[in-house]
Amino acid sequence: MDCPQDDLQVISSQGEVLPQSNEFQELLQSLPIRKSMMNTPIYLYNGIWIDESCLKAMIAFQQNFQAQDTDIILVTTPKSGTTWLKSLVFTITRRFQYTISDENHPLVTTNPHGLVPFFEIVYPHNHVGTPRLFATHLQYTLLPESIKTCKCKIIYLCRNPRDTFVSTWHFVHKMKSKLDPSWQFPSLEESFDQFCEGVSKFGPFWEQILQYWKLSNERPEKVLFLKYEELKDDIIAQCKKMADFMNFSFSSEEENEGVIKDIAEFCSFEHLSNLEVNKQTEQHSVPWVDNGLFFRKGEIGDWKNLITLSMAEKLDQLVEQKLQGSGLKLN
Ligand SMILES: Nc1ncnc2c1ncn2[C@@H]1O[C@H](COP(=O)(O)OS(=O)(=O)O)[C@@H](OP(=O)(O)O)[C@H]1O
Repeated sequence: MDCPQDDLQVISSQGEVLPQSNEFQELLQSLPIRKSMMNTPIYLYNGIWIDESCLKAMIAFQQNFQAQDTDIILVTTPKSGTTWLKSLVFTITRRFQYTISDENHPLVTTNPHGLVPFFEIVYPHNHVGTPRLFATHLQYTLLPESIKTCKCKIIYLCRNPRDTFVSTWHFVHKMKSKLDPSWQFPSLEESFDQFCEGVSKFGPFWEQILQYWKLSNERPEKVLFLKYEELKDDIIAQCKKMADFMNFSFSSEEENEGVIKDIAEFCSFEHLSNLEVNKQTEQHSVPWVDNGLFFRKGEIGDWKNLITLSMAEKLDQLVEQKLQGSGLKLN
């Protein structure tokens, strides 16, 4: 997820707009700095690479957010299926409130990002409905204590890093043509090398994946670990798994009536990407990002159309080395 630089306001828990304090400026100046894939500055703060506006919102979130036992937090690396996960979790948990045949279902009129807000984009958010649903790209170590200590649940979704990198590249380059076609961007090779160094927004990606993977093994009631490829492979089984984990299990009547299949189809790439609201080039559920930019191909293996085999092998070797001993495989 890319964050705009200028038009965000961070709002305190009392609803005041937080000023651009000297303290914050001093903090920024003290941090290691690199350029993002978009050629904008990103800073290394407590182990993650993050841009200025997300850092501001993240600090406000860390200082003020109070989790509730019933909250559900969705965590992803950028471009690993966040939009899909948001739509699935929203539809499953709200299914007694909104039937998917309803032409006014919120997902028909609103992009999934407008229904499940990111903590680190604008904080705080107006939140409607229960259970409260939030999303973040942050590592577990950076979440506020209340999320860790209360009974709220975390659903984590990751994706093969080859496709994640390629999806990010396309996203950034579509943003570029929208913002300023003359903007100078790093080359594909430079961006790829940085990604492999861990210098990408909210990266290093492997740190985040490993933290949630370990936690999902230690505390399976707290963290459910999912893979984009497994969702693609058997969406019905994965929806059931999610529903059970969130204590929103499907009844046998629902199963027999095909409710899970209907939800899976409702949230499929084909359905969501064809809704008018998600084709929008002027409507933004995340500041600056056209709703349409969250949908591109939604396929496994599109990396083949951008990076070379030797780049893919380099990334595979890196991932294997980083995940060694964890028992996790990303394929
Ligand atoms: N419903 C559904 N099903 C399957 N795949 C989907 C769906 N919605 C979005 N996508 C694809 O997910 C990619 C975008 O990732 P994110 O949603 O994580 O982006 S973001 O981090 O929220 O900006 C991006 O992947 P690529 O197509 O490979 O670029 C989207 O096309």
